[in-house]
Amino acid sequence: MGKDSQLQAVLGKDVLTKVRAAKVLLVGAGGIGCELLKDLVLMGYGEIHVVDLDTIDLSNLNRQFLFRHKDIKKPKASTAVAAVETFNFHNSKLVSYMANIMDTKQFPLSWFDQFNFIFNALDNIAARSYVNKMCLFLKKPSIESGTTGFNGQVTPIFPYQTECYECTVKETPKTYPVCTIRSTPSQPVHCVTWAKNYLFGQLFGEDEETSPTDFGTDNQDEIKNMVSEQNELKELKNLATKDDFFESVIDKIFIKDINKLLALEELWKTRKRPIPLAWDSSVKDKIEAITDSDVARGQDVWPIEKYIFLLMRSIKELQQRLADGETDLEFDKDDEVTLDFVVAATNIRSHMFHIPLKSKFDIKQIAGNIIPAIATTNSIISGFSALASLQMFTPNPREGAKMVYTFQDATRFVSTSSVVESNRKCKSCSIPRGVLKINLSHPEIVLGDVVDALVKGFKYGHDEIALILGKDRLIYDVDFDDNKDKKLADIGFQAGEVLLVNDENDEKATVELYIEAMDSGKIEVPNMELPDAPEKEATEEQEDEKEDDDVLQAISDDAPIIIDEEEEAEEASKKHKLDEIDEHETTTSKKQKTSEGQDHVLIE
Ligand SMILES: Nc1ncnc2c1ncn2[C@@H]1O[C@H](COP(=O)(O)OP(=O)(O)OP(=O)(O)O)[C@@H](O)[C@H]1O
Ligand SMILES: [Zn+2]
Repeated sequence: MGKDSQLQAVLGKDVLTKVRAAKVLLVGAGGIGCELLKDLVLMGYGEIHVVDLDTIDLSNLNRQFLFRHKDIKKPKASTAVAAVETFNFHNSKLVSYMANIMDTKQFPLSWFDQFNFIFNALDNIAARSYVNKMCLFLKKPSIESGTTGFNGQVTPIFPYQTECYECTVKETPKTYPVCTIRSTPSQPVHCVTWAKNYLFGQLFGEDEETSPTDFGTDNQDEIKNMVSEQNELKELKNLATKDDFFESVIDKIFIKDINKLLALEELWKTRKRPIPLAWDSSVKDKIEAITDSDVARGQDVWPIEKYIFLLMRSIKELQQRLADGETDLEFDKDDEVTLDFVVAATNIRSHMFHIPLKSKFDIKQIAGNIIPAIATTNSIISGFSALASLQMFTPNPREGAKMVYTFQDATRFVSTSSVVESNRKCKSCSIPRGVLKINLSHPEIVLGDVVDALVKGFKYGHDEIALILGKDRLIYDVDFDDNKDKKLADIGFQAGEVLLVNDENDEKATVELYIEAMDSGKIEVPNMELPDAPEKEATEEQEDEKEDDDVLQAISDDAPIIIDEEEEAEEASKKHKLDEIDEHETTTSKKQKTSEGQDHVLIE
């Protein structure tokens, strides 16, 4: 029996031949990436390139099964590739890169073009959006996957035909007003945010200041208090090398600052007043008696003295790092010492503000924005992603392509729906894209040449266009032609940048161009017909006004308005529950309806 015979029995000769000849890219060698790489190798993919920017952490080992303890600190991509070589029965060619997929020098658009399609196994919106955009430029299919706990999703994307990664709005991590964090915390997450983002940074990190306009309060006394607190913290930081630094921190942060807050009567009219830390000889005696083994079980919530002990121990260790020459320390959930500091500071503050204390285990999850990753979900989702890739070898891949979801609380754990059409309001796939080739080393090309080439190439019929380079830098429009005679390098043109071309007369659609360097000639505008500009739609404000008008109309029609109190209460409690979830879910997960009316979860 040939080594491919079983695969052939499953896939069929035709598909197997195509899989053997396929060259694919896998972005991310983490939880999903490791599983997926194993699947793709066992399916006999011809050539697989794996990109991951990270090295292996201890905390990866429970689910990233290609890695072992001895691999900690080694690059994920090459280690994963080396591990699957041991069962690379079909001799897939494997190439690894320890690099950021968004590095335009290492991975220009033309590099992405060598692949038949792309698998995303990433964990953040920025990288996913970037790969999505590269695929839109190249009209290259991709398979997007993600998991959050038991929930997972696989979405095949066919650019400009089906929903792209950005067709649906992603929730950004929840933020809190500075004044809540610094003056009036009421939930454990507020204290975690204060300890991690504010106190740790101010005492051990890079110097950073929040402008009073960003404090999020109009209370002048509170603003004054926060400014002076900021200045005093700088002074405290200068004491970080002194032996009594821990006592100074207790005295300033947990006693004096709280007394100052208590003096702001306004704040406590509707809130319970905090109580400064009791720091007397009886507390000190209790701390004296605590040993390292008393603070070893991170699953428990301990008496407050143990957190003071933990604060003292972590501060001493952080001081040692500074003494050893480290500067600008950073919080890392996997760095026990920085985690201990945050756990201790969080719970001492919670204690003073009458907020329930949390275990080290819970605080690590909140501080690290962690939703526990479940190996089984990763494995199932990777399996579906690998299966979805077989659809790419059918004569019409878009037809019959399915999104797959897993849910813990649904009646069926796995459900599917057909891929849906792209959202015509999507900021990414509602605009056409192309590649603008420029001889960037040509000594004579100026911006005016680019303008002329674009006007001619896209047949605007006028020269009133606006050019935006990169994210948001206007470099040319009818009222701003200062750059017209400037050399491209002086304006910041470089390979890998994106140029947005807008028709100021609103006749043709805005187009986004990827700048690619060429060695000869001057400028090559992509040979594409720009569609007409979409009809201008009512802005959101106008829509809101219209809605208000509709309501007024209903009221003036004397229609009886019936408010169902029960329904209102239910809505309010639902909202409350969602808010609670939000606080822990800083990875993005958002329920929404597909056009087929099926709930699905978008996962970062
Ligand atoms: N811009 C990027 N370029 C290349 N690889 C990336 C990029 N952004 C994220 N990754 C990789 O994607 C992978 C995602 O895997 P996963 O979701 O399991 O995260 P993790 O970092 O391994 O785990 P955790 O966050 O739970 O510690 C990671 O290995 C990460 O290094
Ligand atoms: Zn889109």
